[in-house]
Parts: sequence; C-alpha cells; structure tokens
Amino acid sequence: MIGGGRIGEALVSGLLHSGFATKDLVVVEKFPARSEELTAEYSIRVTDSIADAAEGADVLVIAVKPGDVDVVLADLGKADLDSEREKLLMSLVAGVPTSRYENRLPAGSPVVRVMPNTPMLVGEGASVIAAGRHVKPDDLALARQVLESVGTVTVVPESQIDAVTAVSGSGPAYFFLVAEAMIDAGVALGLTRATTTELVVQTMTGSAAMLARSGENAADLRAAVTSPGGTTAAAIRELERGGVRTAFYEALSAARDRSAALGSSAD
Ligand SMILES: NC(=O)C1=CN([C@@H]2O[C@H](COP(=O)(O)OP(=O)(O)OC[C@H]3O[C@@H](n4cnc5c(N)ncnc54)[C@H](OP(=O)(O)O)[C@@H]3O)[C@@H](O)[C@H]2O)C=CC1
Ligand SMILES: O=C(O)[C@@H]1CCC=N1
Repeated sequence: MIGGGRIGEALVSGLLHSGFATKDLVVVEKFPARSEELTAEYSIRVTDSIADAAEGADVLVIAVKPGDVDVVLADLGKADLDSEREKLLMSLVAGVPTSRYENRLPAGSPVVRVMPNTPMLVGEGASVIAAGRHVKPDDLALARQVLESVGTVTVVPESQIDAVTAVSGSGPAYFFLVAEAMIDAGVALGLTRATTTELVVQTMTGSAAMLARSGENAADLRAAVTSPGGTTAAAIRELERGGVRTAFYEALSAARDRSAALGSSAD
C-alpha cells in the first residue's frame, strides 16, 4: 500500500478485519507521525521506502494524492524490482488514467484503476474497477478478490470512471453532509444532539436497507412516506424550493468534471 492516508488506511483496516494477515500487508508512508499511528493501530510494517515494500509484493496499491503519483512512479522506476515477478498495480487515485501508469512502467504491466469509497473501513465499500490495456482475467480476479473483502465490486469501462467517482467515490460525503444538516436541524427543533444523531443514523440505515432489499425504486419509497397534505409533503416542498435536485445534478457534474481535470495533465 503506497500512501497510508485516509483511503489507504480504510483498505488496510478492512482487509485486516476480513482476515488478511498483518504479515501480508506493508504500507509505504512518508510522514513519520502517520507511520507511527498506523504501526500502533494495526501492528503492520510501515516503511518510507517504496523499493523495500515493493520488492516482495504481488500487488502494489497506489493510494497517494493525484499530484504525488509521478514521484511514486519515479521511485518505482528506480527500485530495480525483480522483473521475473509480475506485479499487479491497483491505483485508487482519482482522475489518473491507467495509460499514465502504463506509459511509465515496464511494457505489459497490468494496471487496474479502482474507485473505492471510505465505507470499506467497515466492510461496506462500493469499489468500481476498470482494466488497463494489459490486464488479464487473472489480474482482474485478483483485484476483485482484494476489494470484495471490504465490500462490493463493479466492473466498468474506464470511460465511466469519472462519473462513478462523482456517484460512489465522493458519495459518502453527500450522505454525511445530509446527516450533519438533519442533526443540526433536529437540535434547532429542541431535541438533544444525542437523540437526534441516533434517530438520523437509524433512519439512514433503515432507508438504505429498504432501498437495497424491497425491490422498489427510490421514487416509490419516497412517495409511500409522503401522505397527501401531510408533514413529509410540507418538508419536501421546502427541499424542492431549495433546489435540491438541481443541486445534486450540478454537484455530481462538478465532481465528474473535476475527476476528468485531475487526469487531463496525464499523458
Ligand atoms: N478519501 C476518499 O474518500 C477517497 C480517496 N481516493 C483517492 O485516494 C487517494 C488518497 O486519498 P486520501 O487517502 O484521501 O489522501 P491522504 O492525503 O489522506 O493520503 C495520501 C497519503 O499518501 C502519502 N504520500 C504522499 N506521497 C507519498 C509517497 N511518495 N510515498 C508514500 N506515501 C506518500 C501522504 O503523505 P503526506 O501527507 O506526508 O504527503 C498521505 O499520508 C487520492 O488519490 C484520492 O483521489 C479515492 C476514493 C475515495
Ligand atoms: O475528493 C476526492 O478527490 C476523492 C476522490 C473521491 C473521494 N475523494
């Protein structure tokens, strides 16, 4: 795991909870205080040397910020790795296309682009994967195996990854924002923060479970809560007046465009 930040930690933690052994994971992290935190929390080996971690690895996971990818690729290039042992590279980095890695790695290197999300920390991640040019079925199966240990896996063509990033990569933040706003509103209505938080969390969990299991679509489930002339209708009128649908459309479009822009300096 190259990059021990939030998403790197989410995958490491999820993998360990799903039964991966601590000896099978090595994290490369440049920031010493962060290294100490990860070692203390997970009892795994953390090093600041990409060469050291990559030498014996079957899979290299890149979890650094988009602007740090070139430094990582340069370090991998200098590492003089065992060329007999083919490594699968999985990039969790938003925006950066598989071609950017393929152009800098040894010819034929398999690269899988992944758009994960942070709920993988609790085994409920939604990961989406797209195969690079040299990925064989076994490589894709290995990527799927790693990610299925921390949630669901969906395969798409790489042309769809920017849109996927807007939906599920950034998606947890939209739900956390809604939770935050509902909790603040409940407190403003006179409920305690503890009670409001408990109610909001259970309402989100229950609604997600209904959407996942009932076989009904979101519009029908929403209509079933909305009694004519009732409380929900009063609330939804205000949400619609606030432009909630347009706001989500514009928000996801902005995230999709930002993902594309992050990768546009790539090739
Ligand atoms: N957070 C999320 O929900 C999601 C993030 N992603 C992607 O995951 C990637 C990481 O994001 P996130 O975890 O949030 O970011 P963070 O900033 O939390 O983590 C990145 C980590 O990588 C470290 N790092 C930077 N350069 C190197 C290097 N050369 N070698 C080793 N480690 C290095 C950073 O250290 P330092 O701070 O010292 O620079 C930092 O600890 C991004 O590319 C993002 O697009 C994808 C989907 C969801
Ligand atoms: O905000 C970001 O750029 C990253 C990618 C998806 C979620 N977090």
